[in-house]
Amino acid sequence: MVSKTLLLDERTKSTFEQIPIIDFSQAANPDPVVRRELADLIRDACINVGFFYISHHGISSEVISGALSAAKRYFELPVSEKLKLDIHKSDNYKGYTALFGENTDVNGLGDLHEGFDLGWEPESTSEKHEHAPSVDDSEMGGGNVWPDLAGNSFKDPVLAYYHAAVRLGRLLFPLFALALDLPEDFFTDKTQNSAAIMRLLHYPPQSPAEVDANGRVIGIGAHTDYECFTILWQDDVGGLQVQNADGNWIDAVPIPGTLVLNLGDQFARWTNDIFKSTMHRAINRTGRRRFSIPLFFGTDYDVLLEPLPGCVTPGETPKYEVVTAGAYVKSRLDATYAHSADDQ
Ligand SMILES: O=C(O)CCC(=O)C(=O)O
Ligand SMILES: [Fe+2]
Repeated sequence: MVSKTLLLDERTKSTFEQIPIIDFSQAANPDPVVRRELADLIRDACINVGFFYISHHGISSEVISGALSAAKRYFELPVSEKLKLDIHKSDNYKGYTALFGENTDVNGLGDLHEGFDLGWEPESTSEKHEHAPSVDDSEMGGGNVWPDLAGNSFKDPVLAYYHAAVRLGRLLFPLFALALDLPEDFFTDKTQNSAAIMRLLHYPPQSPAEVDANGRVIGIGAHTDYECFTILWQDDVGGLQVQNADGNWIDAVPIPGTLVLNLGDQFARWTNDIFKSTMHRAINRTGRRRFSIPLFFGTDYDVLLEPLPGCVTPGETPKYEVVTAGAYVKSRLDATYAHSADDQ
């Protein structure tokens, strides 16, 4: 076991030029030594980069392509149809976000993507899941909304991917705990109804006319994510960029068969920034439509985001005020959608 002070000693300025690839084929290996080795790789990536690719993630290509084609069919609907599920009509941020409906970078003028947001619900056909995250009892509670596309031809494949990604996410919390030199079950009681919000995203190709002189309209403006970590599937188009501490944008090029994992602000808060919640953005200048599917994992919304003991030097003032996970996520979502709230 690595000592707590080592974590503090490892605090780095993240001047990475590359995003590591971590093989997850052994993520559920019963041998603790094998899990420890994987956790060490994760720890390194979290301290130095805040992003890594996951290879051998275990989600089948059929499940991924099912969700992708459902997303494509949905985004082809007329805008008036999609706006029936306008996210602004929802009090828990579920449903459709139109082009420019979000403004993730406060200095931006609106993001050049459209999206569809959903949270936990059981698969329609489903076997019973031993763990059923739900946000129903939180201020962001309430169920999903679904478009009227032939039968469940949208909902079923989308939920199939959602559940596969949630299963992967649940394997990750114990590995992150190990990476932080905590007991593997450290997050278990904090993730009983954990937030798992998924988005289907469509980035139309960006024409020069859509970029104002200061680049204030891009696919998704520079931002950090709000939860503990995000699992992102991206297609082969490219456009995701990650900022290092020198301010350089590093391309997170699509690597077939991988998912991208990035940390969000909840982990930065738990660790007083030893784990990095790294700024990123997406710009689609390829001339092709780009699709991606992020899934944001957080703790239960009533959990206080307090710095972990090993992450603050005695006498050091923690960087962040202690808030609940739910209050933090809601404040960030309110800010993101505020600029379009009056348009509807
Ligand atoms: O589409 C992408 O590659 C990134 C999406 C993203 O950063 C987000 O939704 O928070
Ligand atoms: Fe993001």
